[in-house]
Amino acid sequence: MKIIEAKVIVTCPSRNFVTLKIVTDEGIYGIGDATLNGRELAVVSYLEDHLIPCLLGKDASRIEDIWQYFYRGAYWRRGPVGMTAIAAIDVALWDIKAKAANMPLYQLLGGRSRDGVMVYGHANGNTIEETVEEVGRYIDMGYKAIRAQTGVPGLSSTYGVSKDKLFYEPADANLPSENIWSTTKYLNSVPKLFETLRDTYGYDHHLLHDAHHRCTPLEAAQLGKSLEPYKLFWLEDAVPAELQEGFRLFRQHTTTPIAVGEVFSSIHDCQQLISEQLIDYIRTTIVHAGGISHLRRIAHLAELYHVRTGFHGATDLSPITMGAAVHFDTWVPNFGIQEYMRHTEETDAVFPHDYRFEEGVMKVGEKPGHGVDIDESLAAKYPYKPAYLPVNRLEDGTMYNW
Ligand SMILES: O=C(O)C(=O)C[C@H](O)[C@H](O)CO
Ligand SMILES: [Mg+2]
Repeated sequence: MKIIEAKVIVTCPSRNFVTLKIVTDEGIYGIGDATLNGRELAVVSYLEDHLIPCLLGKDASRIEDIWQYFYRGAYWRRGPVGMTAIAAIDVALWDIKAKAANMPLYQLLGGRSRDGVMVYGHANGNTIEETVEEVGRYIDMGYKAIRAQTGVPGLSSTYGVSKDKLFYEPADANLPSENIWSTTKYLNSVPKLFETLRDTYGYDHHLLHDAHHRCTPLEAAQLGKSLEPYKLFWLEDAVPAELQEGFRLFRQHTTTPIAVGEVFSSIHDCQQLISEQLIDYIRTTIVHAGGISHLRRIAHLAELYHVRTGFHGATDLSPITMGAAVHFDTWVPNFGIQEYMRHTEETDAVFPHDYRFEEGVMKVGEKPGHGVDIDESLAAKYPYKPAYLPVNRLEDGTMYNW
C-alpha cells in the first residue's frame, strides 16, 4: 500500500489545529494531529519541508520502519517539534492500518480492557466559592473526576482560570500576554479550596489539581503534604521535570499521588521518573511524544513500575488526538484516567468523530480506524490566526515558568 499524497491542513475553528492527511494508492487515507500550541507553523514546516518529501512512495503498512526512519534518520533526536511531526505520521498510518483491517484501532492494539475510560473535566473560578459551584456543575454533568483550579488572592490572573467555563483557551493573544506569579500566595490559597470542596461534596468524587510547573521540589513537598487530608487523585506538574532526580525530594515527603509529563516528547524524559517510582501517573500524549508507536513503549515501561497513564487532553490537542487516545486508553492495561477538555461546536464540526461522553466515562466508537475525520471544506473557512501562550514573571519582574 503505497503513500501517494501527504498534505498538511491548518485550520482555526475557535483555535489553531494542524492536521496531516496521508493518502494511499488503495484509496484509504489516514489523519494525524500535528498541533503544537503556540509553535504550530514550526511543525507545518518540519512536515512539509523535511518529512513529506521522504514519505511519498513509502509502504504505508510499515509503521515501525517509517517511525525509525524519521527518528533515527534525522540524526537530531527528540524535541517537541520533531516528535509532534513524527506523531502525526504515526497516527495517520495507524488510522490507515486499522481501516485496511476494517477494525477500530483499539482492536488492533490488543482489544478492549474496559468498557469506558474515566475522564476528568476542568472546574475553575476566580474565587473559592465560584470554583466550588463549578465543581457542582461537573458533578451534575456526571463527571466522576474533576480538576479544580481557582484564582489566587493578590494575583490578577492565574493558570487554569478561564473566562468561558467549559472551554479553556490559554493561547489568547497574537503576542504573549504577561502574567504575574507568587508561589507564596498560591501555596497559602490552594489547601483552602480543597478543604471547602471536601466539606461541600464529601469524598465520593476524584479531585485533581495542576500546579503547572511552578514549585521547587521543596515547595511541591509542602503543597503535597498540605493537600493530604483531601485525598487528591493527583497533583500535576508541581515541579518542572528537566531534572528528573529533583522529584526524589518531593516524593519522599508526601503521599499525595504525583502526575507529570504533558510537555515530554520521549521516553527518555521520564525513564528515571518511572523506573525510580517517583511518579504515579504519566501524562505524555500521543501527539507530542511520537505517536501511538512511541507512547506504547512509555506505557509498557510504566506498567513495570506501577505507574498508570493519565494523558493530557486539553483543547489544544485536536479531536484526532482525543479519538486516538480513547482507543489507546480502552486497550492499555495500566490505564489511570484521561483528561477531557471539551472542544467548541465549531471544532467538533470540522473534526467529526465517534467517541462519546457518557456518565463520566468516554466510550470508544466502532468505526474502522481511530474514528475521527476532517471536513476539509469546512476547515478551509477558518484560516490560521497567530496565538501565543502567556508568559509569567515573578512580582519583582523575574521571568518564571508559565
Ligand atoms: O490541560 C492541562 O493540564 C494543561 O496544563 C494545559 C496546558 O496549559 C496547555 O495544553 C498548553 O498548551
Ligand atoms: Mg497540565
